[in-house]
Amino acid sequence: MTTVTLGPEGTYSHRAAQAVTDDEISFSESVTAIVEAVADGEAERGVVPVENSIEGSVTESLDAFAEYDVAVVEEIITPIRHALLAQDDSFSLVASHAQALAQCRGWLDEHYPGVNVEAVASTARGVERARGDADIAAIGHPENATNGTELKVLAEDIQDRSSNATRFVVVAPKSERSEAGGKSSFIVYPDVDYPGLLLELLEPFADRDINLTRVESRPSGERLGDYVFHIDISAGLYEQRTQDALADIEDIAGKGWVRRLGSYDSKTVVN
Ligand SMILES: O=C(O)C(=O)Cc1ccccc1
Repeated sequence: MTTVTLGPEGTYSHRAAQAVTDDEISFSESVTAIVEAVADGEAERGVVPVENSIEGSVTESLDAFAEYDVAVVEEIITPIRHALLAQDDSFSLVASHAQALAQCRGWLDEHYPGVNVEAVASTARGVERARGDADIAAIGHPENATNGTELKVLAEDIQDRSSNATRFVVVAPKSERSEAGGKSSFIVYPDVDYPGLLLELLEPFADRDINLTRVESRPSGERLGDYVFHIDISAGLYEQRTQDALADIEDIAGKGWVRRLGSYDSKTVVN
């Protein structure tokens, strides 16, 4: 089974993927490309970050789930502890994934005020840049400095909150969508807009005592003010109350659509 995730080797996504498979892992340059590869049958699994406790949504993942029809089959929650990696202290630029830069913004401001930052495709891509250039530091997992590289760990635990954690999901072809599991995800795109619409979309869950673990609005991309809602609940699709709530939501969505990404279990991994 081929699993594709954000590369190159050494990203947090790679580490999350290693926690769920012993099989081959291949790398892609973007979350969108990973989800597309799974939707097109080019990979059997994809591992992508979806949410961080400091920075919030990885919007590229949510938008890819709205665009490509895939299933979510597992959730991985992992603490994220960033390190500053460089050849020495003489760097003038910090290169990392935008989320990592954002998660360490306060620490960078305090220790390297005014330093230039550059967002690159992944933390491991930043590590590559730092390996080849003493002017560049990277932010990433400290083990990126141990595998026979010239990089040093200049500082550890530089994330602005010690509780920093990221939620990743494993995506699979839609034919593998499961109804079993303690959590479920949906996307709702109503074709209507009126006062109280969002309230109405959430009431079917409240009425059945189903806890929402996340509600996120993303622009549909069609026109200003037009939204797609991403909803996660702590209940399985196999449960009658979930089916009933979704039937109500389908009525409210009218000619729009409701996509069930599936039910899954969550595991916490420390790596
Ligand atoms: O760039 C990476 O290593 C990723 O996997 C994305 C990411 C960045 C920061 C925190 C968690 C995931």
